Amino acid sequence: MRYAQIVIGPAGSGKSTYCTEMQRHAETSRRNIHIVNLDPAAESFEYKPSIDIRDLIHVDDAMEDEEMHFGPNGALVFCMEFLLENLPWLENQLGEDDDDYFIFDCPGQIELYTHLNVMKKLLEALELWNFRLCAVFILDSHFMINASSFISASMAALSAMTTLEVTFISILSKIDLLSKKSKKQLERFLEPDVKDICANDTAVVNSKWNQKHQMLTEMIGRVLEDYSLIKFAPLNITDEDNLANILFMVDNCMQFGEDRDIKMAEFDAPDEEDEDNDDGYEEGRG
Ligand SMILES: Nc1nc2c(ncn2[C@@H]2O[C@H](COP(=O)(O)OP(=O)(O)OP(=O)(O)O)[C@@H](O)[C@H]2O)c(=O)[nH]1
Repeated sequence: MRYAQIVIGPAGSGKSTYCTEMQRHAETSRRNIHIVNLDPAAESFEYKPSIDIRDLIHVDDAMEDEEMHFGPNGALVFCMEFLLENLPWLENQLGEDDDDYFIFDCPGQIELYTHLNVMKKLLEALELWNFRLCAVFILDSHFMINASSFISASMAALSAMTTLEVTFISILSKIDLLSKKSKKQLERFLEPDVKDICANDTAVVNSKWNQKHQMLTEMIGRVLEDYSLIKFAPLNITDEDNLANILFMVDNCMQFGEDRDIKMAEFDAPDEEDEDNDDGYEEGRG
């Protein structure tokens, strides 16, 4: 098997920073993680990508096409569709080494994850190429300021989760930038009593929307809670333990390393009894 984190989320939420920090953190424990830049409009990032979509197509190529008249968003979707039409290019770039671990840094256009099927098709191709996947949905914690924004963020994450249909983890970024007061406020959304928030939180209950659709808000809360659909993990990039926990969580979701253990067991030295028996190893496997 091979493994890939698919890092998605709105523009500016901290996707590239997450990739950089994860790669750096992994290096400290002598793990090699390759990064794939999948953003054809990326201007700069701190990591050195092993694979870069801009070697195939750049968003400017699409925007400068005189026949197509694309704006920035249309051009970006065109580039992603172009990638789908050129999957052998990506397959070739990814190679075929067992146990390789990639992080895909994806574009910030949220429609790619909520209702277009480009990313879904890309993930299907990766699965065909023997990848185990985990989508890592990154949201800026500064937008999680009250119960209403918590419900919106949960719905956005839920939408991406149901569209992509792969194992899914939601992360709140930029925790290091929050004030003490904001950190305290955020706590209730990390282990949320969603039903209670939807039914009783003043920001929700007093909103104009809620005055008309209170039942709907309560039902959304019930669905989110009863099915444990969305839980946000905080990410503080200045805290190595926090980075380690997140990597551990994502690895667990993909069952990273499971195959490696099995392989090592296969090559264990035969015990003395087996050494006397020429066929012992084959029998053991059979
Ligand atoms: N202090 C701090 N800054 C962060 C963190 N994450 C992102 N930033 C900053 O926020 C800005 C945007 O971060 P990026 O990592 O480029 O965000 P992105 O999601 O890749 O953005 P797009 O590629 O435009 O979608 C940059 O200036 C980062 O340095 C974080 O956890 N802590």
